[in-house]
Amino acid sequence: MLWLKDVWVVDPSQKLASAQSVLVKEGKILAISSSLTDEEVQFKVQGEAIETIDGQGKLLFPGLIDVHTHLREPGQEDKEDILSGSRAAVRGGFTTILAMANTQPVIDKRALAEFVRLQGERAGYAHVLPIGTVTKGMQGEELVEMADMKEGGVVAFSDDGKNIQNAEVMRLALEYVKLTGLPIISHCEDNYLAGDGLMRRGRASGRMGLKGIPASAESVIVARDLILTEETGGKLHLAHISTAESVELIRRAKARGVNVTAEVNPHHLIFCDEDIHLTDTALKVNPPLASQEDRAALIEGLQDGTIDMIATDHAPHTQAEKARPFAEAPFGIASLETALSAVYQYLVLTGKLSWERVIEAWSYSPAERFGLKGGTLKPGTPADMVLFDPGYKEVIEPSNLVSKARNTPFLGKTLQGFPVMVWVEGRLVQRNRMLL
Ligand SMILES: NC(=O)N[C@@H](CC(=O)O)C(=O)O
Ligand SMILES: [Zn+2]
Ligand SMILES: [Zn+2]
Repeated sequence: MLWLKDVWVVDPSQKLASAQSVLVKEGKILAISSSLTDEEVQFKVQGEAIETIDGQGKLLFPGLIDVHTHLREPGQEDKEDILSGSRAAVRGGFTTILAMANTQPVIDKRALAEFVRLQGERAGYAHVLPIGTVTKGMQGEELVEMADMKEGGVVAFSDDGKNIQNAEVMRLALEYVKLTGLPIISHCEDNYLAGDGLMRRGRASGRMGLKGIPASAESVIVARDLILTEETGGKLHLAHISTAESVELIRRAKARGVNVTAEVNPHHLIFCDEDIHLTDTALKVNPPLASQEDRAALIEGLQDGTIDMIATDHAPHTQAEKARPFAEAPFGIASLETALSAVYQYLVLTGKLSWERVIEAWSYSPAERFGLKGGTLKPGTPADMVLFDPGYKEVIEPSNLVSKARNTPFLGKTLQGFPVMVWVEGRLVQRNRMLL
């Protein structure tokens, strides 16, 4: 039995943002109340031993659910594996992560999905839920056995890392996915418009003399996928939205009732193309960091609900790969361990986003859209919870990162505000930044 006293609870699923006491029993939330007395607690526990935690000055919220992480297992375990990635997740405040399918081999069969799920269970940190590919071999041609893969535990389908260029294949995928009730997650990028660009096309790319990727490379595919979703009645989730034009397209589609949700990554909310330097490949990411105007539109879209979720797109790479010249280094930012702190520091503390909206977009909305447990602290639900200390400071350095990856723009910097206790189904898995 666990009793968290006087803690500031942020739980948008219950419209809570206030001081509460929380009781946890046998892995589940037993009670949550602003006026629990010692006597009432004694009565509820009936003689059981109680561990009391003073929550004053800290926040408690549902464990975050990240719908976009690359864990690289099977096949690229030098970048990350399911154990290291799920440990990084709970250090960062995530109790459920969705594992992208662009591994080696790609997750295009039921047995492979089952492997990912089992490895997650064996690791025993965050819940790891597999995403299956949309097409066999991620070749963009032939659809996978969607129903069979759902039996194997996949919670969505995505060829993320690559766009499905053939519109007829995308249309068929949106048609067939209806039989499963699961969403297709689209990585929107027109290969011809993107070409071999290295950063977003604009003033900054011009100044640096780097080949640019125009905003249209994303938005033409966003428009295509919205049209196909409307036509088929399929279920679409748009990954890593990065431009103002995409936000506007989604806003208009939602007004028409199209079955679409969208996510934004913390790096697109915090950085822009002006922050990129040739000597630092940490900010080389796909889709590329956009303009300041785009960033403002993304924040506005997240505030007004056009963008439903925040997701990390944790994309670990080795130091050797990221040490290559800018043109040759792979795209991607590793972010599970820093994302929440960065969002807190750059967006919540500056008044750009409320805590309530951040927690809703990173726990409740993902749970609702992907049909997952969690995202709430309602009595009777599994106690996936985060205790967050807004004053806790940490230097982001290799010695304290548990992810195998170092490709973060925060390396060597100090961030403030971290999860100091994390529970998965009532089991404490992280305490004072140390994994248990
Ligand atoms: N975001 C990235 O820059 N890279 C991702 C692929 C992806 O999310 O499209 C990766 O797998 O490394
Ligand atoms: Zn992608
Ligand atoms: Zn991705």
